[in-house]
Amino acid sequence: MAQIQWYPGHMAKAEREIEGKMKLIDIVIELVDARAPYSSKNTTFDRLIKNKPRLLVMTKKDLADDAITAKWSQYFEKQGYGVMVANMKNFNEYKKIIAKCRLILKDKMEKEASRGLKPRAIRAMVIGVPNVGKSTFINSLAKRKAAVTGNRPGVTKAQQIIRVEKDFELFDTPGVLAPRYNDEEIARNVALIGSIRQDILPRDDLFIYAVKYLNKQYPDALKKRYDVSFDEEDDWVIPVFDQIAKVRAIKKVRGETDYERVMDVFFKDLQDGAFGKISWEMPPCVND
Ligand SMILES: Nc1nc2c(ncn2[C@@H]2O[C@H](COP(=O)(O)OP(=O)(O)OP(=O)(O)O)[C@@H](O)[C@H]2O)c(=O)[nH]1
Repeated sequence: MAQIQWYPGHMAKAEREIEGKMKLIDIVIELVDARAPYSSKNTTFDRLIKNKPRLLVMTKKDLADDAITAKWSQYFEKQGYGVMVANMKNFNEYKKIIAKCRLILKDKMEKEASRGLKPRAIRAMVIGVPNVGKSTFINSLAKRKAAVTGNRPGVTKAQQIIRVEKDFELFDTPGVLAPRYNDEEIARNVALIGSIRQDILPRDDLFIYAVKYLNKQYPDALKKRYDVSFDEEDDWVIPVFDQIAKVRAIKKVRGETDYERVMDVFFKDLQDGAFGKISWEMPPCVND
């Protein structure tokens, strides 16, 4: 695969900032995309947060394959994570997330109380790679609770804290982690879920990969949308382009199928969830 040159300086800076903030927070709420939870997880971050308690939230459950999401939950739970599956667009999702954070920190808070420390709010921070729903989550909380408090020790005015509930506070700016792209399959997955720009990869390669994957894992979805199904052994690429162009009435250019337009339509469909609930990767136990 062509070398992908993409690691903006601000990402490295963001990671340093997150590391600096670790001492101010009790729990990290780490968001990953349920459609590709492994690929959308930044593993270098594990080193940054050390042993900080954390809740792993698999977002966009409404777009992912439920059976596979359930397997991923088990997989991460086995690794010792507190895990939740969420649709960040749901109005009340934040309540469940807060309740789970409280549960994870219950022992710690009780221990503090038994040592005679003054009761205090749990302080959390949301982190994750681009496009996993961090802002959606924070904005939904910020809308409910306008009371933002800044000017606290160690907290700059730019980084403010939202008091969500009496005993729960959240940094109003998420920690943005670098998406992974050093492995071909991971890079494709993060492109397909919109965490890196699709044009970082050769677009036709991504298209071919995605169509082939859907044909294998979700043949009904592909058939329903474009009336397409094929045998991988056959010469299928051009006929599939032509078929999508036909079904979606894409105008020909000088008598030829407009391949770029076909890919535009396909990726737009993908982004809009037009194929139904799709997961792009399975946990290891599912492949066995
Ligand atoms: N269907 C669905 N869409 C979601 C969900 N969470 C977020 N989105 C959508 O995904 C897109 C990205 O959400 P953001 O909240 O901006 O993601 P982010 O992690 O803050 O992204 P960056 O700002 O790029 O770091 C938006 O269009 C959201 O509406 C979810 O659980 N389900």
